[in-house]
Parts: sequence; C-alpha cells; structure tokens
Amino acid sequence: MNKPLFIALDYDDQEKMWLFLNQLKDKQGLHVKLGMEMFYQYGPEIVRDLSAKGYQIFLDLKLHDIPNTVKRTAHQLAALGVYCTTVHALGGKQMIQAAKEGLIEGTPAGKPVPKLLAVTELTSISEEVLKNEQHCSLNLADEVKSLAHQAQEAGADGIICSPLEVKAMKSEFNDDFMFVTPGIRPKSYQKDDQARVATPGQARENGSTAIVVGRPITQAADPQKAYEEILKDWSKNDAK
Ligand SMILES: O=c1ccn([C@@H]2O[C@H](COP(=O)(O)O)[C@@H](O)[C@H]2O)c(=O)[nH]1
Repeated sequence: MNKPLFIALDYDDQEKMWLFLNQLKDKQGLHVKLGMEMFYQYGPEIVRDLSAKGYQIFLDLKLHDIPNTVKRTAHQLAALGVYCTTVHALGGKQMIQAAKEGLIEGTPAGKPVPKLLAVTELTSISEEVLKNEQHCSLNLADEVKSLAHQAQEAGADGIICSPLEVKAMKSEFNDDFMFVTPGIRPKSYQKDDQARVATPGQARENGSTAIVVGRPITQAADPQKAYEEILKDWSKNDAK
C-alpha cells in the first residue's frame, strides 16, 4: 500500500458526507477517517456502509477508560473490519495492552486485526498548554517521544502525533511502527484549532507513515482539486 492519506470525514450529517465522497474521483480503496461526530450519531452502520463501498477506514474514537472497559469496547470495534483505530496513550500501558487484546480477540477468524494507534499529545496542544494547563515537566517533543515508547512497549502498532515530532524519534523505533500525523496544513491555509502543523511535503520529509487531512479538503471550494494537490505534495518521489 502507498503511504495513506486519510480524509477526515468530520460531518454532522451523513448526507453531506456522501455528497462529498460522491464528488471525488477514484473512490475505490480511498482512505477515510471516521471520528466521534459521525460514529456517535450513526453508529456501526455507517462504518459498515463505508466498508461495503470499498473505503479503507480509520475509526478514530480515541478510547480512554479503565483497561477492562477499553478491552471490551475494542473487542466490539474489531468486528467492524476497520483498518485502524485509536486509544489515548495517556490511558497508560495497561490500558493500551487491554485494547490490543480486545482487538485480537474480537477480530473474526481469517481477518486482519485492526492496527492500534495511540494518540500522544493532540495536535491542538501547544508547548504553552502542555506546560501551563497539563503541568507536564517535559517539553512537547520529549513528552511525545516518551508516550510513543510507552505505546510501543504496550503493543500499539503506531502513534498519532504531529509531523513536527516524527523526525527526531523515528530512528528509535522499528521500521513498521507507524507515525500517523494529523495537523496537516497546505502552505497559506489557516491553522484553525491546530497548534502543531506542517505541510504534506514536510510530513513526507520528516518520515510520517500516513497523514490525516480534514478541512483543507472537505471545506475546499473544489475538494477534488484540493485532494489532488495535497496528495501530490504528500507522495512526491514515490515509486510509480
Ligand atoms: O492529535 C490529533 C488527533 C486526531 N486529530 C483528528 O484529525 C482530523 C484533523 O482535521 P483537520 O480538519 O485537518 O484539522 C480531525 O478529525 C481530528 O479529530 C487531530 O487533528 N489531532
């Protein structure tokens, strides 16, 4: 698989989501991210509908609870056949391990186990917020790295972080450990509520495994054009 670009389908209504998807070319195998907003409204059915149409799904529910609850929830999610899903790394190693066990136990025989990604520090968190509101004694880069190691030790397949942190820590992890990075903003696009951003090209150069892009595509006047431009910057130099 080429390095994926997940389009974040952050809509309040599935009609809008389908309208958006139907105007894109080359829909087969497209990578999409479904988050809490859609899942809490439409439930597992929306995942099955997208899956039946051939979309590769990143189900981003950011589980964060006691290990038993997370394990049982992950067990349920595994049956949906998504490509990957998320927990918060701050839930601790025992919780991440429990999520992994739930995914393995809940995956139907012969199907791939969904990849488990641990969210380190949300890309909306700045150095100031980390220090003054989360009262963290580490700087952002070190905190993300520490959470990444913790996640790997607990059995996660990868992490969510900003593209800005990837370069400095990538060499400390196995080649197949995934660095999935939201906080993607094309040059001259506004940051919105994101604090730690980079362009698709910078994410590629820094070593991101996959990128997640929402508003710069979904809110664009011409979503197909925006998608193609972002994809071009992200996949430059990829073997054809
Ligand atoms: O640290 C994180 C974790 C998840 N996200 C999600 O990615 C998309 C980004 O959307 P944009 O519109 O491109 O900002 C969104 O669904 C977030 O929930 C993140 O941004 N940061």
